[in-house]
Amino acid sequence: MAGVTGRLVRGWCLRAVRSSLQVPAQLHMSKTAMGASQKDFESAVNQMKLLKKDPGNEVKLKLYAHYKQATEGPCNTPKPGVFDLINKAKWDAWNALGNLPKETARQNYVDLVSGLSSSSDSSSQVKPEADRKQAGYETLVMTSEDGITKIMLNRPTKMNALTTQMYQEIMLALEAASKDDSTITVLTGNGSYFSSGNDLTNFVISPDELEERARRGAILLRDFVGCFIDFPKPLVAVVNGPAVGISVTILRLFDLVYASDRATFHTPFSHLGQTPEACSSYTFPSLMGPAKAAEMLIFGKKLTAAEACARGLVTEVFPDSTFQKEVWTRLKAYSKLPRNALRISKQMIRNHEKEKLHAINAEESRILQERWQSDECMNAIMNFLSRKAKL
Ligand SMILES: CCCCCC/C=C/C(=O)SCCNC(=O)CCNC(=O)[C@H](O)C(C)(C)COP(=O)(O)OP(=O)(O)OC[C@H]1O[C@@H](n2cnc3c(N)ncnc32)[C@H](O)[C@@H]1OP(=O)(O)O
Repeated sequence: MAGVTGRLVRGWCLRAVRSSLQVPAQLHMSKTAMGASQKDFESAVNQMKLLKKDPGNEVKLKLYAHYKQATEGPCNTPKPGVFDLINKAKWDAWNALGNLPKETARQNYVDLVSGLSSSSDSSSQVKPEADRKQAGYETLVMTSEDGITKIMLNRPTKMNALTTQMYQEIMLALEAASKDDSTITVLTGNGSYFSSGNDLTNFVISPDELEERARRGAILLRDFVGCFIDFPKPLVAVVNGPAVGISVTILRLFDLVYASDRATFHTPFSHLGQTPEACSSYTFPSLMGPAKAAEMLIFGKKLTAAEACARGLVTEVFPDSTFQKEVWTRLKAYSKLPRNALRISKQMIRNHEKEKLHAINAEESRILQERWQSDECMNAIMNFLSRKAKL
């Protein structure tokens, strides 16, 4: 019963996420091969000129940022001064797109405009050429080719720290990947980090919001981890660099973990006044024994890739210089194996402990909900934000 309720809650949550992102569900897969053409883009730019209803500042900033990224590439102009509020907001929005490829930005722009025109009441507006358009993600790059769907975390300037939006987009991307025709799904990071874990600015809130935000955070965490527990196809982590916090603990829910020898694995929960998540309070002791798990989860010992491999958290370590080439060659070969056999074998391995993992996930999320409201946690976050503390 608990499992069924959990699944219902997760299903509801995905619908809520979709509506909050204002993008139709069927459009959430962005395949590079099917991206918007230059003509689609120009038609979207023209369509914006016809829009009757002001879409509001937030949307206008997104449109501006994606337009600039699509036409000029990554932001490399000087940051405006703090008092130049409008230009600073525009610069921040553009800069936040990091190295998002021009094609993805173009696609995102087309999708945003299309979402605006379909929600507006103007029937006279020109329909975009591509009803086949794929919705974009703002914090991820999602591609699909050679039987492999790749979800790439894309906030390289912030070490791929996970914002609330990013957790939501990852859930949507996993949902899309679970239904597409690929054989294998891969999660990786853009830039030097795999991910620096939870974005600590998620905690920048006023004291009177704390209780409600902690409650919502716990639901988001439970649903996020639940998507990994239930993911039906082989799931591979390509750990391109250091991993911190939840980007380490979640790895035990993957089927293969390939790491560059530059990667490190760090779970500084106690330092942050927090406690383990992603089922690691159960999976880590069962994987490496309670003493080694305690060293990581209680005392925050940072492991090298070789150490993480020796403890069973990582499948194989590759030299950084050949990492991408070796890993993708391997994955392309695996992706040619019979799809259904892979899927069924995965489920046979994972199904034994699924219900248990959901129960542990719910309990860990409940405990974290309390922790996030503690002075220990708040002080640790304040220290990071005021740069008194770094890992
Ligand atoms: C729904 C909620 C679910 C929550 C689940 C619970 C999850 C728990 C965790 O994941 S705990 C782990 C949290 N992560 C951290 O504590 C890492 C904090 N970051 C650091 O210590 C350092 O940034 C670093 C060691 C990762 C990298 O150091 P360095 O190489 O010196 O780079 P910078 O510090 O200059 O980083 C560049 C830029 O990125 C910002 N940034 C990096 N990581 C985070 C982060 N986790 N949260 C917020 N911001 C981050 C950093 O502030 C810099 O930004 P700036 O250029 O100053 O604007």
